[in-house]
Amino acid sequence: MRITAIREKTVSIASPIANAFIDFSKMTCSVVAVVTDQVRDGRPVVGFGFNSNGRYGQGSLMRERFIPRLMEADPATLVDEGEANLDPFAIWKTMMTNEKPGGHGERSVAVGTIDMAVWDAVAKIAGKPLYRLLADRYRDGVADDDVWVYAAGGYYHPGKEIEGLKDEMRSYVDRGYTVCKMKIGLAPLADDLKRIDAAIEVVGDPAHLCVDANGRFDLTTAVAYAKALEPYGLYWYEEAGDPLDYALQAELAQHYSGRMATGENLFSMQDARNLIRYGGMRPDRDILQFDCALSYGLVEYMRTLAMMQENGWSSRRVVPHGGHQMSLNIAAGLHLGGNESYPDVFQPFGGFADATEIRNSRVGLPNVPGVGFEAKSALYSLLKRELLD
Ligand SMILES: O=C([O-])CC(=O)C(=O)O
Ligand SMILES: [Mg+2]
Repeated sequence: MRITAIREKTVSIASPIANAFIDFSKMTCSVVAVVTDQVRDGRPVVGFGFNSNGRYGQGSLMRERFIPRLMEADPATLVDEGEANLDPFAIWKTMMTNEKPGGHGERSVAVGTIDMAVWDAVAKIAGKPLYRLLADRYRDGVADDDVWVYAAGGYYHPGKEIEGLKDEMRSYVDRGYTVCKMKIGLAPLADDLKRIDAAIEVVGDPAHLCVDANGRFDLTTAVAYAKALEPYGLYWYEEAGDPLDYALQAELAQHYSGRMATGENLFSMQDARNLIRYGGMRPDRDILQFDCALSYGLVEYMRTLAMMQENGWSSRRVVPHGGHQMSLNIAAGLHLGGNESYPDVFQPFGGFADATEIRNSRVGLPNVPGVGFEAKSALYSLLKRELLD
């Protein structure tokens, strides 16, 4: 058994939306295909991966380092003889040969994207949905039947006023989401409060609304928002300050008794551990948003989950960033607390299988081998067009 080729392309996911820190007018992402010599249904098994929005395509790192390391390795060293399958852990170790610790930069995105494609291939070779494979291997066969999801959007958009925000939130509620998320921090606090009031009118309850500052605030601003937000009783207050400023996050906890969420821009188990150690996050209420597609993939994610457990954190407190099917599989298979969903933005990468129904903010997973990309037609045609044809 061997990997016969690894292909990558950078594709555009540009759109006119903005959060408090960046706009997405030039946003790209990498798509990857790991082609194997295994044949299922008369065709070679191909695993697919892509990186989540917010970090650009990683082609050069893949071409220069990670793909050559895998293609130059003895194929026998990348296989799990016991499982008769590719071994994602050995593949990960080979990719990370001669990489120093720390300073994770964006190599974690390049590795995470290839890792997604490897797991897709592994589950396809095993003939199971990935969440089922994960539950069978790591959770005594017990998977969650469905996963809690919330609708993320509420971006700033040129010409989009309060009515536009309300229409967007209404469309999420109409589609079966109870909890929705909107951006804050690009407008002044007083204006953001008007936007928040408007969104609450539509979602019906402040406890159904999350707000996300995308790491924009200094401590003074983060605390000013905390004081203004606390009386609402929102669902959560996300990424107030710089993702690596653990002291800011810890200080914020002194001023905000509601739920805080952060972690989407922490790209390794070690960074996640620093958040747990020094960030003042509270295991009885706060939410961790690590995203495997940005942080060295599922192999590293399992280390992060183990680290959380050692530190008294339940895996149910993790709701990954990224709105992709990979994290949905991890959520169902490894018992996370839920997953982000992008019903409209970042298409065709955001959202789940075509036939997925959202009921009471919960979704099931398709019964197809792998991550389920083939059950999401717009995404699958893009992957085929860019990587196979
Ligand atoms: O706007 C972004 O960069 C995405 C984001 O923070 C989220 O989905 O939570
Ligand atoms: Mg966020």
